[in-house]
Amino acid sequence: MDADVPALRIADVSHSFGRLTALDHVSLTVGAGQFTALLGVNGAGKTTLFSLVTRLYDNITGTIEVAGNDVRRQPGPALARLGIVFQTRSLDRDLTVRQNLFYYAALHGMSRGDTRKHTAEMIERVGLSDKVDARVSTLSGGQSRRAEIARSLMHKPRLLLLDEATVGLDVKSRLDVAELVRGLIRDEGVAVLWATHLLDEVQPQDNVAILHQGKILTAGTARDIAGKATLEQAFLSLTGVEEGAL
Ligand SMILES: Nc1ncnc2c1ncn2[C@@H]1O[C@H](COP(=O)(O)OP(=O)(O)OP(=O)(O)O)[C@@H](O)[C@H]1O
Repeated sequence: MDADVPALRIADVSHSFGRLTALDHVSLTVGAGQFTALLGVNGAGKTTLFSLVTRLYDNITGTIEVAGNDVRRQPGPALARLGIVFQTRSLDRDLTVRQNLFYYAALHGMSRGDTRKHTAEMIERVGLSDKVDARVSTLSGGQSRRAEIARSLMHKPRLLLLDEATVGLDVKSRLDVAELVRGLIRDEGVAVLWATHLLDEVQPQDNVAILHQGKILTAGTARDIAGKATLEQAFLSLTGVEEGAL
């Protein structure tokens, strides 16, 4: 893919639920092969934004492009380049990891050969080789998240959206998932938009956008946003939220 074409370009996107403005003229770009953390407390609008990118909601105001494809005018190519791990678990718990991946590949119209090859690659990549034929209901929270990440990568997307991917995991599993995702960017060149309210998942060199009450308050590297303070202090001061809300 052309490295100059952003993996995700969101321009002037707004969305309302009745009288509630969930997104207010949001603009955000994730470069090809780049990591961006979308920081926001509960209710900031992160899931709504993801729902618009994935076309769960159709009435888009503004422009959303995935790898140069407008999600409204070219939904097929746009969605083919997009992988997502939703906040709520979405694997079929009664199927094995392999069966979940095969089912997803079938939905994407993948050939049998590609399905087998990509399953083997992704299962190894996420470190679940010994669990590939285990039922999802028998996996730990961290293993199940890693299986979801493997599934989201089956069709080799250029952009991966992760919505609060580590919520509910213990510290070790959180670190494992974060390390896995950073490895994907490094080795596979996939771009990642990582929605989180857990500021310790952000590293100083990461690109960060702070979303609050539907507005992007600031965007830049975590180091620049923090300035002389910590990222947490800068976040609290920009958003005005209480420390305990994080
Ligand atoms: N289907 C809906 N109907 C009405 N209001 C909604 C709906 N979905 C979200 N909202 C509201 O829109 C705002 C943004 O919610 P959203 O779920 O996008 O935030 P979030 O940042 O993802 O938070 P969380 O991490 O808690 O999911 C909130 O005020 C929420 O109550």
